[in-house]
Amino acid sequence: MPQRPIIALDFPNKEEIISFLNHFPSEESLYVKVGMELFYQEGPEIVTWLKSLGHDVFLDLKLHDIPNTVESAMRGLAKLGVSMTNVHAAGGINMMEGALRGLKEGSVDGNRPLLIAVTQLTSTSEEAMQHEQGLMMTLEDSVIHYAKMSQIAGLDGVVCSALEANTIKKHTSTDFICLTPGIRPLGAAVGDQQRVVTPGGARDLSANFIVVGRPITRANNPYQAYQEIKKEWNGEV
Ligand SMILES: O=c1ccn([C@@H]2O[C@H](COP(=O)(O)O)[C@@H](O)[C@H]2O)c(=O)[nH]1
Repeated sequence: MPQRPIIALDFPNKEEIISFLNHFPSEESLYVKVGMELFYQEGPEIVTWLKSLGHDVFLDLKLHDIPNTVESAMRGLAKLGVSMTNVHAAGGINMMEGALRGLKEGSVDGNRPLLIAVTQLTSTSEEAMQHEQGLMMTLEDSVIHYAKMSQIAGLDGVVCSALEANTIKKHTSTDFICLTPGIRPLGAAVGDQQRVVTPGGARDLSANFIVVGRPITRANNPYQAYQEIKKEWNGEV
């Protein structure tokens, strides 16, 4: 079964999602990502609606707050029945444990979503991390540190650049999920991303999931762009 790239639905409203999805055959089940832009404007109903169309949903809200708040928020979000959701590892081990507890408690039928933690955003360079976060280490060491914390807290994996996936697996375990945004086909505009990798490169570097936004959502032919990325990700070209 070919793996689906996760499409980042970074749009402001449902109308724009409808017109974007019109580019795809209605019977094609997609794996989509709902992030802050869409969720904050359309609310939880947007998730229910996407699921009713047969799509799997990664809810990318990157929670980061005190443990009690995150645990309660996750208890509520679990009821939406998404496939995967996330927190920031910088929130700490107690917060991540709370998030996991909330998800378990809130899940309908005991089927909890996968929980992963953001290590360092793919828009962060090593220089920015050192100057702005005051971390006097390499970016790779920081990512490994956050990945180990996430594993200790019992999470299923992390969000990272594909550039770090192999190293993370060496320091955690081979089945620890590495979900990788910052994916750019050769020649595509990089935009605000810093640590970018091609779909084929992500595969070679052992990423488990790729997340792709603008290279698909802003393409003249989104379905063609999606299919090309999917083929490259599955090693079919
Ligand atoms: O480290 C991270 C974590 C999340 N993202 C999200 O992925 C997509 C990427 O979109 P592109 O248009 O392909 O750049 C976007 O929704 C981000 O919020 C990330 O890029 N990096």
